Amino acid sequence: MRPYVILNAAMTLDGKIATATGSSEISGEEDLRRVHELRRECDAIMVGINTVLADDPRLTVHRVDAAPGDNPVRVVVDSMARTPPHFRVLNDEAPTVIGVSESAPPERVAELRKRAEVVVAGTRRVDLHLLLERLHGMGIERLMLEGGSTLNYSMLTGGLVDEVRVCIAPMIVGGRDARTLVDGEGIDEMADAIRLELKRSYTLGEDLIVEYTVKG
Ligand SMILES: NC(=O)C1=CN([C@@H]2O[C@H](COP(=O)(O)OP(=O)(O)OC[C@H]3O[C@@H](n4cnc5c(N)ncnc54)[C@H](O)[C@@H]3O)[C@@H](O)[C@H]2O)C=CC1
Ligand SMILES: Nc1nc(O)c(N)c(N[C@@H]2O[C@H](COP(=O)(O)O)[C@@H](O)[C@H]2O)n1
Repeated sequence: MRPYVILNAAMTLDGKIATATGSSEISGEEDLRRVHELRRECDAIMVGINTVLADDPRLTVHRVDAAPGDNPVRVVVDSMARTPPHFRVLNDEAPTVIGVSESAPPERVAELRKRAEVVVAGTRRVDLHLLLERLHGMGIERLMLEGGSTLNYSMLTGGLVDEVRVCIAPMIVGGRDARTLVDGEGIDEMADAIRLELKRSYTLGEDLIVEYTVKG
């Protein structure tokens, strides 16, 4: 058993979720409120380690009203236990789970255990199926996946995403080194593409929100 997973992200019209230098303020104010309402409805928010290192995110509900218990569990996918102990994802605003692999240096794992629950899943890279199973065992039924593009790829190709919600901002930045919504190794044949079904589309300020379910 695993949680129901909603992938949420904001991208420019040309599919970038950050510029090559890591600048990633894309959503308008209304979309940010939608994101935080969605966070409030979920039991956990999951990101990859590169997103933590690039953004030092809080991953809490802080743009809409929230009671203290409304913050979801924060989950970082971090094979080598590289999450810096002073980063905001490890503050006391919400509980945090760090998913590491068996290859993570024990001294870094021990340091993280002082501030977070550490789940060991996988030998070199985090085994996402196993991590999600463990999260479900902790009572997480609805999980919001907030990137980045490498983790999005692994989750989608692993068949671990149920819905995709994307904010398309009226911006274009280009750049072959800029992260897109989904990167990773990529799928070779269009015939093998992950198929989605459009459920809803609407505008929020200048942004276009598109919501899909992933076809099984
Ligand atoms: N506009 C938006 O909505 C968002 C933008 N971003 C941006 O995305 C960028 C970071 O994205 P990425 O570099 O792609 O990194 P990422 O955040 O997807 O982290 C990927 C890393 O996670 C680790 N990992 C461990 N096990 C893994 C597994 N099984 N599958 C995949 N990764 C695994 C690896 O170290 C891997 O390099 C940042 O610039 C950030 O600002 C991130 C989230 C949302
Ligand atoms: N939905 C969305 N729109 C954007 O424009 C973004 N840059 C992001 N980024 C994600 O949100 C995290 C920051 O969260 P906090 O405000 O610090 O709680 C960031 O790390 C990305 O995962 N998302």
